Amino acid sequence: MQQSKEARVHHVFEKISNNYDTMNSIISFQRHKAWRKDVMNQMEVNRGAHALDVCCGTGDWSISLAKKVGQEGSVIGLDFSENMLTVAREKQKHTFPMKQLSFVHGNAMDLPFEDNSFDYVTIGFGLRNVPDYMTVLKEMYRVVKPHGKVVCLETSQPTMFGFRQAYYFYFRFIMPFFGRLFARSYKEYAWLHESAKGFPGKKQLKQMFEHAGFSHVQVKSYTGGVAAMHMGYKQATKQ
Ligand SMILES: C[S@@+](CC[C@H](N)C(=O)[O-])C[C@H]1O[C@@H](n2cnc3c(N)ncnc32)[C@H](O)[C@@H]1O
Repeated sequence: MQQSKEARVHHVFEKISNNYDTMNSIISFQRHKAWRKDVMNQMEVNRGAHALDVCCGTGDWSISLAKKVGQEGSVIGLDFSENMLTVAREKQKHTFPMKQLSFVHGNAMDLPFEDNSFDYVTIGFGLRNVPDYMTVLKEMYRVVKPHGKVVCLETSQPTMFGFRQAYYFYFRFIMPFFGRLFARSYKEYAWLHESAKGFPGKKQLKQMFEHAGFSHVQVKSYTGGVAAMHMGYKQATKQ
């Protein structure tokens, strides 16, 4: 019997949790750090704000958000992989024991929060892993406050001829090889290729944001379109 996408993704992240951070740097040639830093600058996070980091994984984005909101604010990192959350909690304990940050187990498809709860809702390299992109975008729209921002950083589809072909070759053949070499997880890293290949390009994802209800959707590409940021706002409803 074929495994559901959700079960397969869950298995992948339970298995690779201990190598995830190192592998991220290897397979993206460290570029992901610069992308994450730039996205944080674009977000202009306010002190005292409340943020939710969906599919938080090992918690790097949650920790950056927690530093910005300070002790007057709060950040929740949510993920469905207990092993990824264990790494996140260890990291928090050893490097940033911040009271304003907590990690919770939950599913992005059905967020366990009231409507209009957060000033910022983020999802980093998580959207392409969920069973239904629109359901998750609508869930993020539901829980963000009016005037709040939802931000997605995700792999994208490079368009420049030559670069696009080289990128797909790398993702299909070299990256799983790195996965086997450094993390003994060929199959799990092959999943990254499959999920990235089928993920919408930046124009299509922008339309999906708009369809979920967001306005003023901003898009920014990184490293020739290998990754992209989408940032959408929830307008205040008219009385
Ligand atoms: C590629 S990792 C990204 C982790 C982190 N956000 C980052 O930027 O490095 C994807 C994460 O999404 C989580 N995930 C995938 N599907 C999920 C779902 N339906 N609900 C909650 N978490 C999910 C996985 O467990 C994994 O930790």
